[in-house]
Amino acid sequence: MDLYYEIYEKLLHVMKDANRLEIMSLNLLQMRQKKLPNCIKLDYVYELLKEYKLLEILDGLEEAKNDAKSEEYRQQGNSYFSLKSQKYVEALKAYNKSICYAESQENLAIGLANRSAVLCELKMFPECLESIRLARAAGAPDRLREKLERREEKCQQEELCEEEALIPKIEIPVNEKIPFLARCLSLKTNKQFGRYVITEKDIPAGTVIAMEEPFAKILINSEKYLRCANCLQEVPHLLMPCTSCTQTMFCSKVCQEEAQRDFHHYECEISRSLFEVFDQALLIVIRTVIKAFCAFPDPATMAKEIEIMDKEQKTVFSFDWSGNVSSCERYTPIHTLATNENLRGADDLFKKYTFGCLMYHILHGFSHKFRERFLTSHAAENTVKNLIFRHLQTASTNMHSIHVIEDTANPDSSTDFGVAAYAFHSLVNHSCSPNVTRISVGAVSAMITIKNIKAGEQVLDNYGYHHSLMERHMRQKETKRRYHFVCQCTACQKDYPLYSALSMPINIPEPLPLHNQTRKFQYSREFAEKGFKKVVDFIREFSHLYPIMQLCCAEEGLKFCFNILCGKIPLHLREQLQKIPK
Ligand SMILES: C[S@@+](CC[C@H](N)C(=O)[O-])C[C@H]1O[C@@H](n2cnc3c(N)ncnc32)[C@H](O)[C@@H]1O
Repeated sequence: MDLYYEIYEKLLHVMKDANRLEIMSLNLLQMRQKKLPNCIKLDYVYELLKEYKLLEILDGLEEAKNDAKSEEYRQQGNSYFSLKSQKYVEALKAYNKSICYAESQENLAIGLANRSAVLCELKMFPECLESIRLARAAGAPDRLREKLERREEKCQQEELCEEEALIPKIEIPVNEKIPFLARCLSLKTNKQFGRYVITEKDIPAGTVIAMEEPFAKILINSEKYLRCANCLQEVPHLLMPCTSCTQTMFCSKVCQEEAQRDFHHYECEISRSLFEVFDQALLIVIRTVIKAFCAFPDPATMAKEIEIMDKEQKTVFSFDWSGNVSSCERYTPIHTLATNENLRGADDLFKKYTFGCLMYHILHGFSHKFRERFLTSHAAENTVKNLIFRHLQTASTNMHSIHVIEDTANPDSSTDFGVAAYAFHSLVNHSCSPNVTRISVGAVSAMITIKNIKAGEQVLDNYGYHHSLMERHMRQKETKRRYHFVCQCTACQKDYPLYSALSMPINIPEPLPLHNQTRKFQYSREFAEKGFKKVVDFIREFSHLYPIMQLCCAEEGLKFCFNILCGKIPLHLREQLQKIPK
C-alpha cells in the first residue's frame, strides 16, 4: 500500500478508537456548510495528524548519494544482465540507479560503462556508442579501456536500421489562434455535460484533430531510471543524474535547466519522499501546484490573479496561443478545470484533506527552497493549501495518463509511463462508445477520430469504461463514483453488447487480421502503415453499422497502428521482440 494511503488509514483507525470519527465528520460538514475556505479544513485535519504523530512517518525518507548503495545497485544490474537472467531493461534501470547514487566519479563512470554493455546487447548501437563516450568523459578506469574499445568497434561495424517515428499532424484546417486544435472544434456548455466540445464540420474517422502539450507532467516511479524527468523521453543512454538527488535523471543540459527552472529546484530536496509517499495520481498534483506558483512573480500577485480566474472561468478557447502566451495565461485553463467539489461525498473530501496535508507538510517541512520562495506569509501559506486542494480535485477528474504502445501478448501489462494535465483534452466528455482516442507522442497528446463524426455532434473520449468490456450497470456505477455523472451515452441508452456478444455479419470483411501475423511483424512500420489505411477505409465505409464485431476490432486496430506509426517501441517490448527466434 502507498505510504499516503497507509497514513490516511491509520488516521481513520486512531480516530475510530478514540470515538472521534463522528465529531470530526460533523465539524468538517459544518465548515463545508459555512463555506469556509479549504485551507481551514486542511488545517483542522493537519492538527489531527500532528496530534497522533502521523506526520513523523514522513521524516527521514531522503537519501544522499552513497557509493556503497551505488555499488549494490550495480551488482543488481550485473545479475539482471547475466546470461542466466538476460533481463536487459531491468539491468539498465539498475545501472542508471547506480549512476544516480554514485558519489565518486569512478562509480559514475563504471555505471555508464556497464550501461553501454546492455545497450549493445539490445542492439542499440548508436546509443551504446553514446554511453561509451559518456563513460570515458566521466573518467572510466583503465581496467575497462579494452572492453570499451572492443564494444565500440562492434557497434561501429553494425548497420543502423532504426526507423524514425512519424510525428502526426492535424491535416484538416487548423484554428489560427489555437494552432494545436482543428478549426472545426468549438466549446459549448449545458446543464447535462457542463462544458463540452463539438465539431462544426463533418470529420471522417482517422483524422488527427488535436496535438496538445501538457501544462504539467510527471514520470511514474518505475520509469525514473529509464526516462528523462523533464521531457519524459525513453533515452536511457543519454541520462545523466541530477548532481544533488538520487531520483532524477536528465537527457540533456537543456532539459536539466528547464526542469530546474520549472520544478526541480523545489523538488530536488524532497524527490525521494515524493516517490516514496505518493503515487502518480498525487505526484501530478504537486507538480501542477509547483508549476502554477512558478507562473507568477510572487504569491500575492498569484492570489489576486486566481480571484480573477475563478470569476472569469476562462478556458483554453479564451486565449490566442499563436504568439507569446504568458505563464499566467498558460496556467489559467488548468486552474479552471472541473473540480466537482459540490458533488463529492464526505469520505472523498476527507481523504483529499488528508492527502493535501501530507503534500503541504512535505513542501513546507522539507523543501527549503519552496518555503523560502512561496511560503512567505500566512496568506501565502493559505494560497498553497487552497491550490493543493483544488488540484487534488481537478487531477482526479481530469488527469490523463501518458502511455506507450500496448503489448498485444500481455494486454494487462502496464503501458503508462507518466501522467499529465492537458487544458483542451480535459474538456472532452466521456462516452462508452467514444468517437476519438488519444495517443501519446512523447508527452504530446494526439487526439484522433475513430468514428466518422457529423457536424454538430459532440467529441467524446472514453474514461476507461468501454461498452465492449464492461456491463452497463457497472460502467454507470463507476462513472458515478469517479466522475460524478451517470452515463447516458448512446451505448448506455441502447445497451450495446459486450465484445463477446457483438454480432458479426458474415457479408462484412475482417478489417485487420492480427492473428495470422507474426508478433514481430505486428510491430513493424510496414504493417502499421498498411493496416492504418485499411482500418480507416473500413470504418469510413461501414461506420453506420456500429456496433458490430468488425467495427469494434477496426477501432482497436486503428489505435494500435497509429500508435506504432507515431510512437517508438518501448524498451521492454523491444527486449521481448528481440528474444523471439527468427
Ligand atoms: C474531464 S471533465 C470533462 C469536461 C467537463 N464537462 C467540464 O465542464 O469541465 C470530466 C467531467 O465532465 C462531466 N462529464 C464527462 N462526461 C460526461 C457525460 N457523458 N455526461 C455527463 N457529464 C459528463 C463530469 O462532471 C466529469 O466529472
